[in-house]
Parts: sequence; C-alpha cells; structure tokens
Amino acid sequence: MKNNQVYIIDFDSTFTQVEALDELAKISLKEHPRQEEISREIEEITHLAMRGEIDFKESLERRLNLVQANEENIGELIQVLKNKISVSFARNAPFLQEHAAQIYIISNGFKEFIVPIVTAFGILESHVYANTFVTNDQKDIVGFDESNILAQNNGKPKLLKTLNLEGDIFMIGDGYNDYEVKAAGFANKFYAFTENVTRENVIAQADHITPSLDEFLYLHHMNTSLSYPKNRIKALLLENIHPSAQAILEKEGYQVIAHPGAMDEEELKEKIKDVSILGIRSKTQLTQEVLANAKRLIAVGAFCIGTNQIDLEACAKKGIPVFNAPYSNTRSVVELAIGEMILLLRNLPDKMQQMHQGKWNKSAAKSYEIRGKKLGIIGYGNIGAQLSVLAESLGFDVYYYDLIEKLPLGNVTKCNSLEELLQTCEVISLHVDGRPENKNFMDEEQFQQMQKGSVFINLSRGHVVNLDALKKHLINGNLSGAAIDVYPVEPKTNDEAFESVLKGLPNLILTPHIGGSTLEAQENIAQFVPQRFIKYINTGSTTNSVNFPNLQLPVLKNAHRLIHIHYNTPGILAKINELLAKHQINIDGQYLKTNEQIGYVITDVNKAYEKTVIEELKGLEGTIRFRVLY
Ligand SMILES: NC(=O)c1ccc[n+]([C@@H]2O[C@H](COP(=O)([O-])OP(=O)(O)OC[C@H]3O[C@@H](n4cnc5c(N)ncnc54)[C@H](O)[C@@H]3O)[C@@H](O)[C@H]2O)c1
Ligand SMILES: O=C(O)[C@H](O)COP(=O)(O)O
Repeated sequence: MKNNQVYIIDFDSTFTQVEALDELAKISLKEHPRQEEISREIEEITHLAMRGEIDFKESLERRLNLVQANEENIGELIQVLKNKISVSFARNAPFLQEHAAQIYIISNGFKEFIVPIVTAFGILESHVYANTFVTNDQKDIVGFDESNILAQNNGKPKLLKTLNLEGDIFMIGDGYNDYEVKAAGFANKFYAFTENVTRENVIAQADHITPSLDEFLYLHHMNTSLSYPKNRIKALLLENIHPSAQAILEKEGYQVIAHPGAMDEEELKEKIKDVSILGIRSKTQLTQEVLANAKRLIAVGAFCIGTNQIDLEACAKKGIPVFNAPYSNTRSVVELAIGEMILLLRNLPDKMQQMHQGKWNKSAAKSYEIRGKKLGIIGYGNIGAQLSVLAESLGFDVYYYDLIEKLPLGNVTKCNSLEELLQTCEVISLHVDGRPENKNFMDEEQFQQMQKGSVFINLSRGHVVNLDALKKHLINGNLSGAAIDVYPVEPKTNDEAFESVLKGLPNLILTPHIGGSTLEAQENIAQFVPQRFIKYINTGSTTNSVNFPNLQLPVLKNAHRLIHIHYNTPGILAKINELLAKHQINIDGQYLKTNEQIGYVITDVNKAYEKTVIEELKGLEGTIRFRVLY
C-alpha cells in the first residue's frame, strides 16, 4: 500500500461503461416520438465536449435541455448504472474498498447518481466531487447549480486547486478534461482509461494508456484480482479461425491478432516472441525450435481435433498446456464420409466429370446402394463411433477395428485385426489419429488385403496413407474408388497450388481438408477453445488439455491461488508444503495431478502471507513455472 498516493477517478465512461446523461435520456425520452434522434444529438454533444472541441458548460446546458428528465427518473438511472460498472472496476472492488481514503471521484456528472453508485464500493461520499441538478416544483430537472466549480469550463483543474491534495496524484479518466488536470499541474500523471471508449486526442496526451484498471494496478504493484493484466495478454490466431474466437478473447480484454493462413517455422519463430496465447489449426507446425522462441507463451489452442502438428511434450516441459476441440467438428466429418460413401458406390465422381465434358452415360453399371454393404471403420474413436451409428441407421452392416478396447455401439461387429476388417468390408473408412507411428499405416500390403472393387476413404491425417500405393490400386482397379481429404503435404493458404500424385485419377474424390470445415463446426470450435484459455488463465483449470494433467478447479474466493508446474519428480509436493508451513501459511485447499512429464499443484492460501515465499516457491528445484492468482 502506497500511502502517499492519491487516485483521482473520473465517473462517466471510466467508473461506469457509459455516459450517465445518455442513459438518463433513454429513460426520460422513452415515450418521446423523436427519442432516437434526440439521443444521438446528446451523444454527439458529449463526444464533442469529451474531445475538448466545445466548452464544457455549453455542452452541459445543451444536453440537459434535450434530456428533459424528472427527478423520478434518477432511481431508474441508478439501477441501469449499477449494471454498467466498468468490468475491471467491478473485478477490482477490493482495491477500491482498501484504498478508499486515497480515492477521489471527480466528475462533471451529477452527485445524485454518482454517490449511490460509488459509495456501494466503499468510496467515501466526502470524496465525491460532482455537479448537482436544479429542479422546479414539478421535480423536472431544469438546470444545474451554476455556482459549482465543476459546472465551469476547466472545472476539474479549478477544483483540484482548491483541494490542495498532497502526495503523488494520479488522474484516471477517458476525457480531455481529465488530461487538463495534469496539464494544469495538479496531477503527476494522467492515465487514459480506454476500457470503454478510446479518444485519439486524449490518448495522445496520456502518460500511460490503461485499457483496464488491472493495467493501472499492475503498473503500481497493487493487483487485487489478477496476477497479470489481461490487456497485456497477446493472442495470435492463425489459419482463418472463426471470428467469434477473436470476439470472445477481446471481450475478455486480451489483444488479438488474427492471420488468415498458416506460418512456416521461420515466420512463426519471429512472430511468437511476444505472444501469450497461440491459436492454430491443422497446418501450423509448433515445433521445439519455434517453442524455444516462445518466451511468453502461456497456452496453445488447436482449433480443431488433431494435435499431431504440435510438439505436446515440448509444450508440457515448458509449462504450456495445449487445448483442442475434441468434439466440435465430429459430426461434420461423419456427414462428409457418409456422403462420399454414397457417391463412390454410385460411381458418381466419374459420371459428374463426364457430364461436364458433355458425355451422357445413363447406366447402372458399377452403381450400388449402400444398404446391406459392409462398412469397415478403422479407429473407433469419437468420429469412428459416431459414423458407425449414422451408417447403421442408413442400412450399412458396420465393422470396426481399433488398437484399444472400445464400447461397440448398436449392432457393430468388432474385428480382432486390421487384416480381418480389410478382408471383410467393401467400404473402408479411416479415422485413426495422427500419431507418428501411424505413418503409412495404409500401405501396399494393406491395400492388397482389401476386397477387389472396394472403396477407401481417408478423412483422418495425410501421412497415414501411402499415396503411391493408393494410386497403384486405383489404377489397377483393385479399388473402385476413393475419397481423400487430407495429404502428407498441404498448401499453407488458399493461394498456394495443390500438388499430389493423385490428381486426375478415376472415381476419386479429392477435397481440400474440409472434413471439419462447416460453419457450424468452426463456430462451435471458436466458442469452445477460447473458454479453455480463459478458464486456465483465470482459475488454473486445465480441463480438456491434451498434454497437462486435467484439473477442474473451483472459482477462487477470498484466497490467493498459487499455481506450481514442475517436472514430475518425487517429493516436490512435500517441499512445497514444507515451505508453506515454514512461513506459517494457511492452506484453504490443495489440488494435485501429475502425468508422465509434469506435476501440477494448485494451492489456495489465506491472503495474508509474506511475499518472499513466492520467490522461494519459484526457486524450488524442478519448478517449470509458477504464477499467482489474486
Ligand atoms: N478431415 C478433417 O477435416 C478432420 C476433422 C476432424 C478430425 N480429423 C482427424 O480425424 C481423426 C480421428 O478423430 P477422432 O476425434 O475420432 O479421434 P479419436 O482420438 O477420438 O479417435 C482415434 C481412434 O483411433 C484409434 N487408433 C489410433 N491409431 C490406431 C491404429 N494404428 N490402429 C487402430 N486404431 C487406431 C485410437 O485408439 C482412437 O480410438 C484425427 O486424426 C483427426 O485429426 C480430420
Ligand atoms: O483435426 C481436425 O479437426 C481437422 O483436421 C480439421 O483441421 P482444420 O481445422 O485445419 O480444418
């Protein structure tokens, strides 16, 4: 606590998200036929004054004339404002309470609504300086007390002069009139508050741009709600991730940069240096070399299912959890697989091509129903299992093969070997994951084992199929058709050409890795993954992480949360607790989980503790990362 500091805080658009007179007009003019037009006029006058383009006094007179409010509207306004407290002020309520003696609210707004709002946060009524309304006998608001210094032009500096405050004075506000306090020499520093509104001519004058109160508190080492201001968290989203992800992360207060394509290793090595959150899809390779440059990376999101493009172990060893969206595009892949099965069994890829070339080939030759055919699913995971349910309902007789024991759904039949499945079924659909051992999983030998005339579908990963072997079996007629969505090498962006040995073959559907590319799936993914980041950053929760021990944690209440990530070696938990005991720290709750590489310990402690313990915890042998949530 810095007792020699004084914090002067503006009210409209700083303490609250809105301009109170704009809100008052919405209430008082509710029934007015020109309500929208007048409200727009009021907002414009507010902006002109806040940018310093018209006199403040003139703006107040003009706005009050237009608002046409009555004292009775104030109660409703207070209710509205209570729900519009700036998010970072609400989050840092303990700071306001604990530092009430040092906080002043100085506003050109009106005491009638400011006092009830700010005193609820512990701010002293005697520290609120603002205008007051003048009403007539009918309680209509007809003006303001013109003798109040804050009703005058340059009112804030004039008031500060009379207050004679001592110490380091910090002015926090969004308007030009807030900067004027510093310009007149009555504040040491001006912090332009941009959480709700950004005015170019105001930020140009600021000593510091503060996108939230967290940032101000962080600069002054007074955080009460978070260990790190959210506006300092930079997220980089690659590969055309659906825009709702950006919107969610921005709403949380992070800086977001979205880039349409993937980046190659060299470019990413450079761009990742100041990134805290990285969002990618299947194309970006997150290698150990890239990670070596990722000095600020907190979390990685695969905005897709597959995570084989990420060095998961290297991430874990750097204390970086990786999240994915394991179910969000499952249905989309299944629907495409079924559509392709029908097309291939009807020999349609060839027929469609022929029509474009003017060839009418009406014939039932090589055309079959799917009903009663044997479908073999390789990899009975989320996609494989859902495919089996839908395929069965369409009349397929379904078989599956998986490395591990799986619950067979419906009437599916389990095969004990890959060979058995390949020899049994006419349609083979591949849904294994992209682990390195699956490279060339479908090779010459496996294609030879397939029934003559059968069809093959791969919507999993490109490297799991040897394309030369597939080509050979499509040309020699062993396979009657195939559908391929994924390739060992894929273009990084839509501007690059697609090259493959498969181009131009008969009865072959080639698609540009779009199994999961439906609007529904992409939007679902863009909702799902950002929530994993937010939960991890705000609570430490690692649910759904693919490389971290999964811990679902309660919301932090009246405690500090110590988050310790360490190499999984015996005895670290004991050492953490020894240290906490030595400092007589009261543990409210403790959660531990380990995996092969790392241990993840969360300890909620009573707020009163010596801060030196933090340094000691960071210094424990085996520590990978440590952070505190306030
Ligand atoms: N084309 C696309 O756009 C698209 C979209 C989504 C997912 N995918 C890919 O689909 C694949 C499957 O996704 P999922 O969600 O079902 O994954 P999943 O992890 O739920 O299922 C994979 C299954 O494959 C099994 N498996 C792995 N290797 C095997 C092997 N050698 N032999 C037999 N079984 C094996 C696993 O045991 C597991 O049951 C992933 O590779 C994913 O990246 C592609
Ligand atoms: O793993 C996945 O979910 C798919 O391969 C989809 O990847 P994409 O997001 O790059 O289309």
